[in-house]
Amino acid sequence: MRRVIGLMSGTSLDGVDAALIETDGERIASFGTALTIPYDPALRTALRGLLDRAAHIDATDPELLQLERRLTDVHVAAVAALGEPAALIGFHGQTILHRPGEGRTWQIGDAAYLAHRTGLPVAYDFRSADVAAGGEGAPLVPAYHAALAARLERPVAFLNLGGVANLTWIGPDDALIACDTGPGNALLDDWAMRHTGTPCDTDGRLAASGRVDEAVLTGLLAHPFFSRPAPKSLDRLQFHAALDAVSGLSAADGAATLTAFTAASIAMTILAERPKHWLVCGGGRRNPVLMQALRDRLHAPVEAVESLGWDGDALEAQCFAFLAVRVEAGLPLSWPGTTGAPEPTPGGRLVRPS
Ligand SMILES: Nc1ncnc2c1ncn2[C@@H]1O[C@H](COP(=O)(O)OP(=O)(O)OP(=O)(O)O)[C@@H](O)[C@H]1O
Ligand SMILES: CC(=O)N[C@H]1[C@@H]2OC[C@@H](O2)[C@@H](O)[C@@H]1O[C@H](C)C(=O)O
Repeated sequence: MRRVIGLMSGTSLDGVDAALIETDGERIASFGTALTIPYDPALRTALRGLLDRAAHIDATDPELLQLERRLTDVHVAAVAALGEPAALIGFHGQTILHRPGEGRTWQIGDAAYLAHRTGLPVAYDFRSADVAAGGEGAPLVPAYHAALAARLERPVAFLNLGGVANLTWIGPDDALIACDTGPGNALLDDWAMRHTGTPCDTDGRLAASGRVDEAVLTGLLAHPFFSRPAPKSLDRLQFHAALDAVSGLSAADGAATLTAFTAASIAMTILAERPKHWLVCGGGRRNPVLMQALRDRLHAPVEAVESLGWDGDALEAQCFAFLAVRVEAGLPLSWPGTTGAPEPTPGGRLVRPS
């Protein structure tokens, strides 16, 4: 068992999550400290701008290189703030582009600089090998979900409500099915910012005061992504047109409709057998309107992962600690059922401090 730090910065562009676990890449022996270092507003804005330009730049873009250093400094700060002795770091980086159909997925961050600053080996570039093999490159968290669920009744589903939502279904014989399901909070965050100037619909208050526009919702759900079977993955900006579809609605009705859109697209996901339990992580589990919409549509208990003693904010960071050990050991990070890779596929790269 090794003490490993995982670092994840998600699609919401809210900051870097850091967490330590003790693991051998198969089992989890213990959970250590976890924390988040928020991006300062200027970095968040700059990264947001980069997302819009990512398809048109390359890795030598001067603004990109400057941002990559600033971003990595936040990760260095996260490792320092954690203050946990560790043997290895799993560094996801910030996704700025994800187009697996074009063979491209791009997570920025300077792994060699992180290794140099922390004095620790760093596993990084977790998604490229899967995309190169013909997989979706995401989600990669199913390996970690399966380790967490070792003793749970099956089928069980994990649901991550981040900027994008993704689920892992674990069947009776440990079969894994996974995919991004559609929007998580990203559209609702943009809507809330536009109408109330707040970065999210805090506690679902805006949505709670509105009504779902069923016609608009039906139109949104007609997108071909939702009838495609898993595996499938998404870029953050892929459903941005949904904001146009709700633009004629009031602030409250738009929020209610976007919240229903997230829940309904999750419920539409085709699974082999209905899960007995849904375990929810990611910031969206704090939105009671979204959680109730899920309960209304999923016909099974839907609970935050805290009900099993886990930390729903730290889970993705922990995952990249777990995957770092698998990178080092050359173990698969993805399977045909999780990303569509033709076979169990190892991935990631390792850099040692210079
Ligand atoms: N009290 C709350 N009420 C409503 N929404 C909330 C609340 N707290 C957090 N959120 C939502 O959670 C989001 C952050 O979630 P999280 O940190 O899981 O995203 P992420 O890790 O960036 O995304 P991803 O998993 O897609 O990479 C916020 O943008 C917000 O929408
Ligand atoms: C390309 C990319 O960075 N995807 C993220 C994002 O955030 C949630 C969802 O979209 C998921 O596909 C993935 O992250 C998780 C940790 C994963 O790979 O499992």
